[in-house]
Amino acid sequence: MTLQPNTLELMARARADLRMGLGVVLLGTDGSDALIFSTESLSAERLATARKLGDAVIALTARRAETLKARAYDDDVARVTLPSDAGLDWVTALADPADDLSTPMKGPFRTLRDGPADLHRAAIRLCKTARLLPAALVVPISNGADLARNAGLTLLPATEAIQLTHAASPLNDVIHARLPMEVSEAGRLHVFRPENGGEEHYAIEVGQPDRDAPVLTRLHSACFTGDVMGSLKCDCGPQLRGALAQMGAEGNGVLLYLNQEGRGIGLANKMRAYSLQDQGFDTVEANHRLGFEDDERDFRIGASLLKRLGFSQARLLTNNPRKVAMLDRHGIEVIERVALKVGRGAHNSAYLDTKAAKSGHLL
Ligand SMILES: Nc1nc2c(ncn2[C@@H]2O[C@H](COP(=O)(O)OP(=O)(O)OP(=O)(O)O)[C@@H](O)[C@H]2O)c(=O)[nH]1
Ligand SMILES: [Zn+2]
Repeated sequence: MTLQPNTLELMARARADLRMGLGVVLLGTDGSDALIFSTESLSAERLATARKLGDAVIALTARRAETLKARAYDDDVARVTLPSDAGLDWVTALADPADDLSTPMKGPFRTLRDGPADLHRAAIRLCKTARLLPAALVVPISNGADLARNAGLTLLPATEAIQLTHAASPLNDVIHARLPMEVSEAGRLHVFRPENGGEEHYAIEVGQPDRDAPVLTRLHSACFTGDVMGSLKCDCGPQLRGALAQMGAEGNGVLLYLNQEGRGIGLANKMRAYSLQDQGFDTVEANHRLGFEDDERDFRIGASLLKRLGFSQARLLTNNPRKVAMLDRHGIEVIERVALKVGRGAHNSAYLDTKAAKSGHLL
């Protein structure tokens, strides 16, 4: 029936549910289903209720498990069993590294070795796409469809859902209008909305770039702290303004502003990473302790936006070779990499050095 939501639409609903602390039911392939919650929005009451339904485990990424010295038997995923006396504080501390140093959790942790981890992997993936910590309470249940119906919970077919979280979402050009800017009065801002209900992304055209020539392009990831607040911890603000200034000086260019705050982990998680950096960890270590990879962004979006705007070749303003490779792989020929080295200072030099040493950025 066309009025019924499809899996993509249900996933947008599931992300909102998880953020609100509601459970989501995942349908497995072999009759084994699961009730899942984000650990960070879970309440003590729901934890207690959920535990009565089955043998709950906490699904963590192998990155987080490594910090806890818990064994991950499923490559990228660890399934930690809950001791009988574990309450919400225990669950929270397992997932959130905020107090790792001041009050380290006492192991050893028991992790599951047998049985499939697909639903656990799907649960973590959903938490990530909801910009929550990558950790979920997973309770195996046998009749997920009934539970979802009775409790009014969102029901998702897990295999299809996980495939969809990895698929590139089509982007629709919702509106574009003139935007006179300091660097050029001939500006135009486009708002693109992904069909999967994810964050909108913006493209700012400076001047009237020729579609048949390589366009000066900046693929910029949102950084509220650097772009808006003038944070000295990174180089984003100066890079944003430097790229726009160069486009203004050359008379044209395209700035793609991708809403992938914190290299794709969201502002709350980035601030968690900053808090860990205050405890002495570098930008990459902080992401790993939280359970994330160093970079969770999807640069296919940049290629897709450029193609939608009618461009096939770019001169890319970046120090990140991954951006060049991803554009090339997804149909945009990068004719030239244009270095963008601005804004190095006392507060961000260690950060920039870490990106060069560990993430392949060019100094
Ligand atoms: N997780 C995390 N994200 C950060 C940190 N500092 C800055 N960011 C984010 O990192 C991203 C930086 O984006 P970009 O400047 O486009 O990318 P880049 O990989 O540095 O590459 P170029 O600037 O093009 O050379 C933004 O999304 C910031 O919010 C940090 O310490 N941790
Ligand atoms: Zn920044």
